[in-house]
Amino acid sequence: MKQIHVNLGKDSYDIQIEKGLLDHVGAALRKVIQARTLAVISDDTVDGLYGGRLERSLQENGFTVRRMVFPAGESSKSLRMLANLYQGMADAGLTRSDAVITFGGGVTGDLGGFAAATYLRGIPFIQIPTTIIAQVDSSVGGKVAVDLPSGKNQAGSFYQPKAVFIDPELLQTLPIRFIHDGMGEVIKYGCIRDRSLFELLETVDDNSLPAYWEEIIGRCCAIKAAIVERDVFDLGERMILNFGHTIGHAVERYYSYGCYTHGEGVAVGMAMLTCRTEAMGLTQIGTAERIIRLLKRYSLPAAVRASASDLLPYIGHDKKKRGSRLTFIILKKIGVCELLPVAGEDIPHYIRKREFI
Ligand SMILES: NC(=O)c1ccc[n+]([C@@H]2O[C@H](COP(=O)([O-])OP(=O)(O)OC[C@H]3O[C@@H](n4cnc5c(N)ncnc54)[C@H](O)[C@@H]3O)[C@@H](O)[C@H]2O)c1
Ligand SMILES: O=C(O)C(=O)C[C@@H](O)[C@H](O)[C@H](O)COP(=O)(O)O
Ligand SMILES: [Zn+2]
Repeated sequence: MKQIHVNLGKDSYDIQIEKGLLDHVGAALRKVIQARTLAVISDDTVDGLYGGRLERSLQENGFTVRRMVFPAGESSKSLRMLANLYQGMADAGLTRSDAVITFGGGVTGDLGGFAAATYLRGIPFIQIPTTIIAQVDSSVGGKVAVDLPSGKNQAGSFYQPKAVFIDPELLQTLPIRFIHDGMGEVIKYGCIRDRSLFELLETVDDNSLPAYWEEIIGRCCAIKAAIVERDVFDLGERMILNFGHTIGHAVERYYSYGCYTHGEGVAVGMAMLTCRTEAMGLTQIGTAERIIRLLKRYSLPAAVRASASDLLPYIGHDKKKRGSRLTFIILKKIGVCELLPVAGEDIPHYIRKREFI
């Protein structure tokens, strides 16, 4: 069992990582909150696989459980689904002394977390992430949101969970595409802050990965917790967690969330931008090639058919924009990144398609 504390004053919480945790998570939760009724929000896949087991563990510890289920997929991270959840929470008679559990991937955590942040102006919530993306990234740090037609995560909030309970055994049922999807974010952590994690990923493969889940999840969560503690509201350092995301979010949105997953978009974004910054002399030679090789190892894309001008309209909605200026996160070398504010007229230079490798 591994525990990581996220120190945010009165909003502090623990991340618990433990194989088999699902079956005794009710007891662990009792130590954190005194709620009576719990709204457990999941998509239909996760509810079908694990909803009964979670409900049993919660009931055994005296909680009344209301399961709220929505269709799996990014298209559910919407205002329409948010309204459905509000209705369900009202029907369940949830009060501020009750709580929400987001049980699923990043879509569930972002959507359900935003519902918890805003229902009755905020009721407590707990993250039980079930995908790699959610276990290494989205369940920590309190970014909750839904997508708008203009782009990803455009209506949201910063709202910290009361606890994060991670059971790596749940990854056993995750389809291979979403294993790879999650590796997109894991590779991001290696790129921005952890060269030795990047090097580890260069030696591991699909077959040996499961043996490393606890280590990988623990390292990513520790990196994210430390960054969030220093910059919870994304005003400076936290922006580095967005490496690859400016282009990645545009790719997801350009293809209407139906073609590339989040991790795949981020993979394309990391590769495309690093090729450009390397060509501009801002990044150590050979870095882009090394990233692309690692992406391929986990069957992740490094390019898309969409042209730079296809993607540019969606880049205009990036949250790292201030006026016309956009801050890119660029790599100096593997494990070392920096913020690079770019004037509006220069942004297209960073979005050009790859001209080498
Ligand atoms: N808030 C943040 O800091 C943050 C960070 C990273 C990503 N995100 C967001 O997270 C979302 C992507 O997350 P995701 O990749 O987890 O997507 P997801 O929640 O859609 O899950 C991916 C798929 O895996 C299925 N699934 C989940 N757990 C499973 C399990 N244990 N076994 C079998 N199937 C399972 C789901 O039903 C779904 O079909 C995006 O919307 C992205 O913007 C947010
Ligand atoms: O927690 C953060 O900060 C991140 O940027 C993590 C990202 O992996 C995640 O995709 C996040 O949701 C992106 O946020 P956004 O502010 O670019 O919408
Ligand atoms: Zn992300």
